Amino acid sequence: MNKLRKLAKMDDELKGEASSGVDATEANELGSTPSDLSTKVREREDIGHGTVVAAHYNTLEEKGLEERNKSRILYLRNFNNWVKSMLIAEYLEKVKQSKTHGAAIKVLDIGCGKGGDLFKWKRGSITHLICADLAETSVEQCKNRYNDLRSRSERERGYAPLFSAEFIAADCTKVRLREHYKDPSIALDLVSCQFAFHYCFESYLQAECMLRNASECLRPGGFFIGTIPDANEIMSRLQKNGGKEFENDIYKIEFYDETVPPHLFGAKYNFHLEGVVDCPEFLVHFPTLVKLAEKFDLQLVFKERFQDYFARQKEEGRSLLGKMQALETYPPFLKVPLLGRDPEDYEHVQQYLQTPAGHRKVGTLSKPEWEAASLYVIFAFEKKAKQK
Ligand SMILES: C[S@@+](CC[C@H](N)C(=O)[O-])C[C@H]1O[C@@H](n2cnc3c(N)ncnc32)[C@H](O)[C@@H]1O
Repeated sequence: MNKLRKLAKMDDELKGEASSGVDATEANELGSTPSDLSTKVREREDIGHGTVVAAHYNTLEEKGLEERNKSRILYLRNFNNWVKSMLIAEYLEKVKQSKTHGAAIKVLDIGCGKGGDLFKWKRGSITHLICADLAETSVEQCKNRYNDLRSRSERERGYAPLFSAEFIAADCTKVRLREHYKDPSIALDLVSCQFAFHYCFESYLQAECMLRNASECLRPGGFFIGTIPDANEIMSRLQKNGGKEFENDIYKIEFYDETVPPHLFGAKYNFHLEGVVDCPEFLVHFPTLVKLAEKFDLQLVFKERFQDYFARQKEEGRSLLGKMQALETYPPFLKVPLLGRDPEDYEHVQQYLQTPAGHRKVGTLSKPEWEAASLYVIFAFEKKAKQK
């Protein structure tokens, strides 16, 4: 029986056991848990890697601009930020087109971190933002950043009020966010989960809770957008490299368990990205995500790898690429050192420059950075009206 049918069947079978309280660990071994498993299980915060992940993000230092500019992955970070900016702008535009001019736009940012996307929400002229993250310190920093942004906005000429905001420190894979909203009847237009959704694939139960959070208050016609590591690409690189780990100068992915094919949930690996991330993550089996999302009336409308998104959007996003310094200039301007360490890091650009179409200078990423960027995919789901 194919894996997804098996999953759906298990789901049905397990529903019957829900009231008897299936243990989350047990259920995860089965690869599935019931949709309405008792909240008792959800409240068992000690289960899983949330504490490890929270501790990691809580202790990440806020680096100053100077420090960040020296980072080996400066352009990769800026590039990822550009992808997010384009994606957010694109879906906010779709939202606006479906509403009357000037109507309120309400957004939920799941895994908001320190508020790296606050400015994007400001630029998109949204009305209200709910920020939720597991790491309390990050939520605090996000709140401070929001307050700074608000004070600055108030000092701006032609001042337009900044969106209102609320902040929730919670494990979005275990806690029903709606119960913590100021207005639990809120109708959201957009839910965004950037570089954070994959943490929920620790177990079926957590994935389900996350999707419920994403969908529950989203109005029909609203969108759920996100960026996650591409499980296919990870598995392909892993297999080419012997099945346990693979790495380059800036990242390393190391699996704990070499089971092939990996489990649908709990397929854990450690992701290390120079100076930014070093903690356990989980493969997102995309067909399972699509199937599970359907349960919450979310229908896949778009999925694309970062490099394809870039190829498609680079003309439209050209000026933003420049403003955000999302690409490194090659060959570099006089006295500007390259971030890559070896000449091989730029072999691909040198080849391009030698082609008839090649320019004298181009914007690029070093090979290790491209290899990291091309590990990710973008997705967008649309909320459908409930079938009667
Ligand atoms: C790589 S950071 C991304 C932050 C932000 N979205 C961005 O793009 O800048 C991942 C974030 O996911 C959060 N996270 C991880 N697991 C989570 C969970 N179970 N519930 C809520 N947030 C979680 C982390 O605390 C961290 O802030």
